[in-house]
Amino acid sequence: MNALVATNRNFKLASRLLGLDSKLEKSLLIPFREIKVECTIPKDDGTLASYVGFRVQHDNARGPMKGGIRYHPEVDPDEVNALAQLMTWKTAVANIPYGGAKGGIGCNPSELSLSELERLTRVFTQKIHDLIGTHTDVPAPDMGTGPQTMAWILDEYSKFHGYSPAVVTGKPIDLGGSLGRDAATGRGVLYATEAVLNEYGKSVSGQRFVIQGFGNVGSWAAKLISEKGGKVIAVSDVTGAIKNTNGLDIPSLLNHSKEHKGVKGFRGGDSIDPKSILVEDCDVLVPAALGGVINRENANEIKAKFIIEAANHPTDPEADEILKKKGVVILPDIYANSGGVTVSYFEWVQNIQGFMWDEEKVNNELQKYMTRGFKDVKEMCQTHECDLRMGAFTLAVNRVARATVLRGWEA
Ligand SMILES: NC(=O)C1=CN([C@@H]2O[C@H](COP(=O)(O)OP(=O)(O)OC[C@H]3O[C@@H](n4cnc5c(N)ncnc54)[C@H](O)[C@@H]3O)[C@@H](O)[C@H]2O)C=CC1
Ligand SMILES: O=C(O)CCC(=O)C(=O)O
Repeated sequence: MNALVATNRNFKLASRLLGLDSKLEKSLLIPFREIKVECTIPKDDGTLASYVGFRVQHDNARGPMKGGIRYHPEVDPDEVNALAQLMTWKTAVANIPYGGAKGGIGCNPSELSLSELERLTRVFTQKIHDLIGTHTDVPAPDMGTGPQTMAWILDEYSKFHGYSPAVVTGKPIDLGGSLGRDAATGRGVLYATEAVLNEYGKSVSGQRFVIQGFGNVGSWAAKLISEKGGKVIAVSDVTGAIKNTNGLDIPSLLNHSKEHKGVKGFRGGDSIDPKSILVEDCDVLVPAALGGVINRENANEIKAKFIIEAANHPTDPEADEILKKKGVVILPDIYANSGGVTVSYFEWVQNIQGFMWDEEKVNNELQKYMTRGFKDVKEMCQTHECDLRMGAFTLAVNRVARATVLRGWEA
């Protein structure tokens, strides 16, 4: 199912549970602004290449719009729209003073040199610089981007507006990035997993985990889960998949992946078909790569009892229904992966205050936000007698709806 159709469907289900009127529903759904730009750059060989970039600003009722920028060949306007909307609900679940936005460029970053990536990022920034800003829209990393991408955006933006560290988050520490931001989404996934397992009388220790994606989110989640005694038995990325039923040695896998740019060829496990990763026998499945990977084609085959959505929209609504009938507990993306944007908020606060927190404070605050988020979601589940996804959606939509009405925007 198309990502936007799926996201709109979840929003509408939550809106019905909350009894929102149709005018308010419409004003919450329609994006504030959709930007599409053509980015033409000289390649290293002297030829010209053109890439399409998007930034969708979904909602700013609760504060500046916030969300990552993705570099991936499959970036398309509907998906960016869905991801921007999910950011609005995610920042509301986390109860941080932001709205939602998302951006992306349709390109394959692994096929571009570092200097081509820099030129592309600078051209994209030149085209959108007057529409982003510390108090309007604050980008951050997502798939295929990272601290260096944010450094280029910061530098290019600052040429037009003066030095503005808080215009992006997820920056290198030397340019005002926050300690702990790199690990934050994976750390948030750990705290979220602990919260939901605890609810079922279980703990991370001793559970068997399977993780799809070994980039920023998947690798940090694997490291922190294994440090807590969780047994990570299979991991995949774009290069391949590795399995060891006794538990993979995650520090060695991290070294291998850094050296070989992927998990393929790791000797501490057996190579398996990456397509089978989601249906491997395990207790907890952590999708941490692309959207839409859990769908009606594979939902019936899933053996995990818990799914922790570290990726954005990994499960489509048809799979949701199938998994619900099977009794699988799904911790939804807008809560499970909110650790990243939460520490982005801490970074923005530190930049505005001109005061740097130590890492212990960042991690302690993150844990408080994740624990509070789970409690708030659970309360909505009880009030509306619904699953965790609808608990998170009703919590978020209700908060954004209240801000919208208070600002007099619903008409
Ligand atoms: N970076 C962040 O702070 C946040 C990221 N997310 C979401 O988490 C997910 C992962 O993002 P990052 O780790 O930042 O990206 P990344 O670019 O650092 O890593 C992506 C990983 O997915 C793997 N991958 C790509 N296609 C795959 C496929 N077909 N099968 C298996 N693995 C595949 C890549 O090889 C890589 O290991 C995305 O859905 C993103 O939107 C969500 C919240 C915050
Ligand atoms: O850190 C941020 O501002 C946003 C991260 C992001 O894109 C996401 O949570 O999906």
